[in-house]
Amino acid sequence: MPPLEEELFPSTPGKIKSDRLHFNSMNRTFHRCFASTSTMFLWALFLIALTASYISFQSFVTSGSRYLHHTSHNSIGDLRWEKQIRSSAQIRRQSGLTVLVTGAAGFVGSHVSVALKKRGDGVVGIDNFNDYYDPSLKKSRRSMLESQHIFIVKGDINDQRLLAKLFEIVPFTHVMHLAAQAGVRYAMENPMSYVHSNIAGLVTLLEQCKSSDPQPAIVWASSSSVYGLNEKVPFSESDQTDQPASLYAATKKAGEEITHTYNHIYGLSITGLRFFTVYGPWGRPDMAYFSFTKNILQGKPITVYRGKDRVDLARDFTYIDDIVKGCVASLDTAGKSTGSGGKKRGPAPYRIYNLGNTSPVTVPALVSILEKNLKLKAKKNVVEMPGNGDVPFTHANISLAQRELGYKPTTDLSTGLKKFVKWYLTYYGYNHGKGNSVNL
Ligand SMILES: O=C(O)[C@H]1O[C@H](OP(=O)(O)OP(=O)(O)OC[C@H]2O[C@@H](n3ccc(=O)[nH]c3=O)[C@H](O)[C@@H]2O)[C@H](O)[C@@H](O)[C@@H]1O
Repeated sequence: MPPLEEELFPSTPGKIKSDRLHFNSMNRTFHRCFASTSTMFLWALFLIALTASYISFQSFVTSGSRYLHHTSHNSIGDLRWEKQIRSSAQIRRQSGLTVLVTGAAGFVGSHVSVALKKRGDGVVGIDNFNDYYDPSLKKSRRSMLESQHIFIVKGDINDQRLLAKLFEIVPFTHVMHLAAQAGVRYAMENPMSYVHSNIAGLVTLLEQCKSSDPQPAIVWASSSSVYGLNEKVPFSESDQTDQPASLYAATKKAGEEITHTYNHIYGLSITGLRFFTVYGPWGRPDMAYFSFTKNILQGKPITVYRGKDRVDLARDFTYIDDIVKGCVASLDTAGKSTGSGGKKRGPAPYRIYNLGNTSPVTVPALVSILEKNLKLKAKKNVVEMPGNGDVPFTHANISLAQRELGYKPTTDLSTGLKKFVKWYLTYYGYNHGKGNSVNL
């Protein structure tokens, strides 16, 4: 009789009777792979460990990718990135503020950031560097801020995890919220960009602020455009603002209502600033004074809108330095948010102020000042104001801001535009865009 070993694993398969073939092959497999119960147990353990490590690797990849996007400028989420944030947030004066400035690479955002940093506050910026207008201007502003040791995180305010991470690194006392989709007429071209930044982005930011501990106080940019078709002049904060003329204005008005609910439910300290056509050095290329300057220098025509019955349009143009003072004063007087960890502990301030200049100037007068400063004649193409969201005039009553913030604008349009033109010529030179198409 062959030994058992030989029975089960015959050296010559041909010797095996066919009815035993199946049985024997099963046994062989069984013995090779799971020769004993303990081996089976080890196999099971190995499989479980493999699955677990796969799952955790996957979650590392997903969560890591949220912070570890590598950009040319910084690797979000790494140690160097955190160090830059901490250093930028450092306070260098007694009872200084720690401010998160959203839209820090923007026009108003860059100016406010520098002003805060100069007096010793901690400042961290966030900006998505979108291409609504030439991003190279935003990058230049970033370089300017870097020279003042201000770090700008590249990211969108809709990125909830990024915001959470920033608040985890720095317990911000204040948020200066200036990130927005600006521009009145562009809302007809790209309406969803206004919903994305001015509504969804705002809510994402407020959600983060309400659950932060400590909760920061928030100062944010509303707009004179909320007065819409209001005809009572000058515009006062108590006037009706329920007739917006553009989607842009409607999203800013919605922002005022949305911030009110966060103040009411969660005790967030809120200050909304209605800016009146802010202009100045490092300004926005989409705005009239900026694009007029470019076109006049290039010898290209400019389109000047005119209201009904040939009435000139007018704006309460406000110089950037005056706006910066209003922003800083708003931060200083904001009062604390009362809630913590998403719970309200008492009433918190809810304030709205006009930040204007109180002396409207017509658009043709603006053009004349530019012509004088540029020593060139504009080729004017005067057309009736299209129904694109524009309002015929704006005029701020600033007595509330004067009383409560000590706000007092000191720069008239001539002085301010002179400074703008000087900056423009230094930054772009006289020949900017001549002979090639430059994306303003
Ligand atoms: O104060 C505000 O709330 C708003 O001010 C500006 O909006 P706007 O006053 O329309 O500023 P510009 O786009 O620079 O226009 C100024 C004036 O020039 C006129 N304009 C504009 C462009 C153009 O080609 N021609 C022209 O005559 C406009 O109709 C307006 O009367 C900003 O663009 C908005 O982001 C801001 O919120």
